[in-house]
Amino acid sequence: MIFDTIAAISSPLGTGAISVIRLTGKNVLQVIDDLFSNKNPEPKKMYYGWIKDKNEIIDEVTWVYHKGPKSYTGEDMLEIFGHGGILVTKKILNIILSKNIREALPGEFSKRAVMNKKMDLVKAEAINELIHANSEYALKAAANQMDGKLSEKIQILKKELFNIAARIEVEMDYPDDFEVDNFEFLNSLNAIKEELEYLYENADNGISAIEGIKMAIVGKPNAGKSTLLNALLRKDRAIVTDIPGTTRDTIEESLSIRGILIKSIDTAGIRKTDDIVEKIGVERSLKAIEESKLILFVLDNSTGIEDYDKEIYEKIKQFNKDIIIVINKSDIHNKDNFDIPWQNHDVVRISAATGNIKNLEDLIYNKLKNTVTTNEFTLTNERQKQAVKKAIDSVIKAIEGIELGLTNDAIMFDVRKAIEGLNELTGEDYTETLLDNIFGNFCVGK
Ligand SMILES: Nc1nc2c(c(=O)[nH]1)N(C=O)[C@@H](CNc1ccc(C(=O)N[C@@H](CCC(=O)O)C(=O)O)cc1)CN2
Ligand SMILES: Nc1nc2c(ncn2[C@@H]2O[C@H](COP(=O)(O)OP(=O)(O)OP(=O)(O)O)[C@@H](O)[C@H]2O)c(=O)[nH]1
Ligand SMILES: [Mg+2]
Repeated sequence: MIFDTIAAISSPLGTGAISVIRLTGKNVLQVIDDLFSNKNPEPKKMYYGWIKDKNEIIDEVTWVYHKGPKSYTGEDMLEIFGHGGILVTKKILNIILSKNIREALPGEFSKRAVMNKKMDLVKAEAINELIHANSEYALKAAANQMDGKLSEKIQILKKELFNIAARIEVEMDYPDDFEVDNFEFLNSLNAIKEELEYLYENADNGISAIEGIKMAIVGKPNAGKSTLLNALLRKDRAIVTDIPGTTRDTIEESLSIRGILIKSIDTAGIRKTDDIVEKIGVERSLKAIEESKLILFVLDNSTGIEDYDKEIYEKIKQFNKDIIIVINKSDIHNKDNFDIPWQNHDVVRISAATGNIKNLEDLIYNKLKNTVTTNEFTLTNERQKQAVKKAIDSVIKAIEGIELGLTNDAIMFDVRKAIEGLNELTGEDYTETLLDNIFGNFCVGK
């Protein structure tokens, strides 16, 4: 497929050493001739030149021509490397756009790469995840997927499904000459089902690595929740005072504990209150608990366990989440005995105010590391997970159909549906809406 010519700035719009402007589409050679008076550039060779607007000098640049289909998008491409100033880079782009060339939509280069079959959707999503990764585990998950092993595996599974479909079809077309015993397919279908189930079950790890894990910091007013958030972030993010009820709204911040992305939510201290604002805050705290995977239940070493703490525990217990009991202010001596009345939770002593939280960070890391560990076969988003689910459901139906002795028609239908699910996963069966949804989240120029 050859498309109209589009252009965009591919480097971030800021002041830097060098900027990149990319073009792709059918008029690339024309633009190269216009800009650099070169009618016959050698592909993949870096040239040196000047960008001029009529006779006015705009920038001194280097440029590379990629001849389709041997390019990122699979079409002719031009890359111009200019000086990395915002204004000069925009000027170069505007000169190009004045030649009847359209500005690219977000992700449109990668969308073309998928439409031209240079890469599948899984890889395109992996590239985007790589760009946006802000933790070591996210980076690893994205890089693993980008390398294409998952895509290869999907192609193999699809081929097996195609083989089954083909053999059933032959029997349907020539019932007298071929006799296929559908039971023969059960082994392959079960093997395919197991492989897909492995992908499905591991998907949550990939999604957690990329999206992060939500962790709520809860407890009574003044326990030191905001101080703990600040200590985890190593910056003064939340307001801390000795007035109970300081935090009124939930505060969500991303942090990384040894490479694991954690979305940490500081909440309003939970207590009965008549203050309307604080009441809403307490409701939001409960909502934060509901959304989180891990709860840090903060106690105050200087007060010991009070009725408030017991009431809060009863509330959070109902959510059935993983709870870490955090005894804060361990730098202040507590006269009373600190007996934790609740069983089966990890307990750590910290001092948020002095930044003594290493044992808590270690515990969080050890608890979560198995939920973010990925390999080259880990799915990394909900879309991929649902496509695999669709394929699994259809494979199961096909298996059941064979066991029940259903007609070839019925079994064929389910095998085809399974292939469809896998095609959705890799983007071979795309709709414009699906691609626009996905690539709309990409950067301009990607
Ligand atoms: N200058 C530049 N750097 C870049 C990119 C780019 O588009 N331009 N990329 C953009 O994301 C990434 C690299 N991805 C790329 C993927 C494919 C091809 C490419 O030209 N492929 C051809 C030829 C391969 C070859 O020569 O062996 C092909 O696949 O046929 C280039 C870059 C990161 N660095
Ligand atoms: N000594 C000591 N004081 C602490 C520690 N952590 C917090 N504090 C103090 O406890 C008070 C309350 O701290 P915050 O972090 O605002 O408590 P909070 O749980 O967020 O309180 P609310 O937002 O009102 O629910 C402040 O005066 C902090 O300086 C600690 O580890 N040791
Ligand atoms: Mg607070």
